[in-house]
Amino acid sequence: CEPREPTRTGMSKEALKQAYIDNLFFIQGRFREVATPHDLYMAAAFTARDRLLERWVRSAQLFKSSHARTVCYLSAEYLLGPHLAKTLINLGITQAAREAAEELELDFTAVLEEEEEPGLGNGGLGRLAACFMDSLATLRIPAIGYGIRYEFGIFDQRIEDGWQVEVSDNWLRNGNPWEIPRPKICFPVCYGGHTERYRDADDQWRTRWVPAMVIQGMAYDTPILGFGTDNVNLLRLWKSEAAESLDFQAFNIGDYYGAVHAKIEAETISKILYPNDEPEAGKELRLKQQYFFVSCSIQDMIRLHLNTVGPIERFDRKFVAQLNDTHPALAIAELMRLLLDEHGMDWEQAWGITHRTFCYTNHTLLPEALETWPVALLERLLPRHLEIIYEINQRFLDQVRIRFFADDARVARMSLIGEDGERQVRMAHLAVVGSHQVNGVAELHSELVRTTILRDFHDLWPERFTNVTNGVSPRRFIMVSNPRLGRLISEVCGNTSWARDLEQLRRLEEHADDPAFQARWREIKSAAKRDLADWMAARTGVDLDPVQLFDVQAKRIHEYKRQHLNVLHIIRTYQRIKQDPNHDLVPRAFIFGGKAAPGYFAAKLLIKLINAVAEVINHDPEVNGTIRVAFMPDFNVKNGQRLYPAADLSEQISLAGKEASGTGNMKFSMNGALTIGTLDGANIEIRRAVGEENFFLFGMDAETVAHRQAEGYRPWDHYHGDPELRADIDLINSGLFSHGDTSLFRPLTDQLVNHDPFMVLADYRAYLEAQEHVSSAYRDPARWTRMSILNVARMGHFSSDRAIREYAERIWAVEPLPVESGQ
Ligand SMILES: CCc1ccc([C@H](C)CC(=O)N[C@@H]2O[C@H](CO)[C@@H](O)[C@H](O)[C@H]2O)cc1
Repeated sequence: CEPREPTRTGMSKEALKQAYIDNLFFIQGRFREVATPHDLYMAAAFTARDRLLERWVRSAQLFKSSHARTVCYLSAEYLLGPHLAKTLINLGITQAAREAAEELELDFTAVLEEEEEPGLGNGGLGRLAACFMDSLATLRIPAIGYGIRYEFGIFDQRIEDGWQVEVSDNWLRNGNPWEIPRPKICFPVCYGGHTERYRDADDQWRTRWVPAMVIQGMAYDTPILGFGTDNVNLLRLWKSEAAESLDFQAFNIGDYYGAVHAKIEAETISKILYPNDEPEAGKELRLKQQYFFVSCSIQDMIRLHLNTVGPIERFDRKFVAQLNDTHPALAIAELMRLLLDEHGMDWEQAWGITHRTFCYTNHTLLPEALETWPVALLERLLPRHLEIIYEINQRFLDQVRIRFFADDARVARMSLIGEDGERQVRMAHLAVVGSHQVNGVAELHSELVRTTILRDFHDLWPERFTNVTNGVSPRRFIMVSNPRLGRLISEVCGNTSWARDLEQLRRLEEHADDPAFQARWREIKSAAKRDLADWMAARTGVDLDPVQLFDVQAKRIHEYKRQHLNVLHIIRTYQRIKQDPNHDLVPRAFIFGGKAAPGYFAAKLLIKLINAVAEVINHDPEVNGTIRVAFMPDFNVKNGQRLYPAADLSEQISLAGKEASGTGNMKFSMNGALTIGTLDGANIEIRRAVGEENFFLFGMDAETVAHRQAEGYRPWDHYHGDPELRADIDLINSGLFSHGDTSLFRPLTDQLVNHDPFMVLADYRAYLEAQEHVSSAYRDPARWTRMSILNVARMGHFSSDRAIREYAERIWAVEPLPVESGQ
């Protein structure tokens, strides 16, 4: 007789049903009648998890036995998003699960909605790390993602009276079925104290670090399954805890606070994610966090190496480590410390291994985002690392002095230590000197990295600099977030292999002018717009009409991303309606989403301005619904998945030269939105791929921006020279959007008219003209739909699989290691 499918790992509808009932009973201790929505979700999560673990164990066995060269991705952020739907997609059992749920009379969508997303990141950098982990597993490349298991992730955003209100994100309150605690994988992490020199057994001078405080880091493992493969990689996140969780002596003498003081202090380190996507100077806890996960990760890599291949001298053959921006750059000094002080290596050998191990990715050009740490703080917190950084610097500057003879200015510019004002360690310089490859995240950005912030280093080591343009996971951002579109593409391609070979999207081109296909295409977009409109109505009370052009700008709120330029267009449109209510206008819904760093006042005022403008326009009878303005609260991965499929127009309007790449631009375009944008970041490459005629370009390019800024930019000339622009700014100052308070938005408008560092006024006119082109294109559904289909068809290049393939071939020199399919 047919061998009975194992319940715990069977992939059929029947096996899933049985496993679900078992898990509801044996894990949640519930039977159906009394189960809460959370119980129903947890039972589903554990059912999916079991199938993950089965593959994970087989992957781990193969990786261990084959001593596979492994990529370690070091990132302070991972914006993973909800696991369940994605895991079902990657297991290929979404349909079976949906049918099982039906037969169990479970509301499948409600179960998925129940999941709390792990918001362990701020924005682009954190989400990129998550997409890369998905692609590493899908491409069957052995990899470990190392990071921090923040107890509190990025805050939940509420909008109250138009203002952002931050609510702490206690995402672990109901437990996390997707992680496995590893109490036995624990490492000491030291801080403070001093160093001392001593002679070792072979009479060699050595240094030992005598720390003032030792805590420990404990591993929590989350399996990361690839799509259409049994390869499962590891995401290992560290939680900080006290070496001793209770000081009994203190307890005995009744000092109860003292008894738990060490515990509280230790746990604070991995307590919360810093909610800024631009650094805040000298935050000691931030430095402690960075060193904490770096030290645990490097110690773990050495343990894994010595447990499998060894010897330590071959460490860089086993591991290649990618530094996700400078946040983990201390890893360079930490590996040197362990190789010198604990493995008794000499400097040259240790440096060789370190340099061949690390690679560094830069994600931002904004000067204020290039991390530096006060020498005084490092001296106090990490005295041994400061010594090592000094030694690295000395040997490095010796090279510079020889290569660039008598060029002291260059030496000062390149030094790891900034001497102007308070002495600072320049983390980007440490990252470049300690890495054998350095890359930017889009062609323009990598070019600007080479010619501006790291120009001197490029002069010295041109061979070290390269580019890998970002990508996004088509599994999450098409199949999970837009299943209707996913199904249509599978129909055209005959199966789902396009999801791991995205160039297959090209096959949509031949249907671009087919009226029947166009009609289905438009229906898919309208359905997504209806879903979003329902959600927005429930959350914000704003009624969006799917007939309207959904014009969406969703990303962190930041002046260089120019949400205020978008607002000026909305106000211009409003003024035109007020001046001529019969003005023939394409109905639009202007939809915003994005969090502001809590300490970033201008960004928070921008959110208030958007909501204030919405309030007036949405309630103005003369507008009568032609246009609507709405702010989606709590823009995160889950809510992003509602927005990307529903957008007609994607706003990518940053000042050229400021947005390193952008990844939202790729997600919108992959879901059929057309882009209005500047020649910035990956917009340039998207426009090249989809065709200039299918992209609404406007504004200055990076060169013109640099030129205009060099010659002295005078924003007030635009204010005085353009009556419509002046009228729009004056309307903000009139108090119309602030119940007559003419001062509320002054900080924004004064900044625009007097400084305008991101040249909003300079690009205003060109932006308005481009928006006219958008409206006229939208009036012709056949033309618009054709452009939309061609946009999706030509987005294959922007899969994170392509980006990871480039890293693997050009930077990491690592090969795939397929895990045989268990089925
Ligand atoms: C220390 C605080 C902090 C936190 C995060 C960051 C990140 C580098 C900011 C970030 O997310 N950068 C974005 O990275 C994306 C992925 O490469 C790019 O697509 C975006 O253009 C870039 O802004 C800087 C400083």
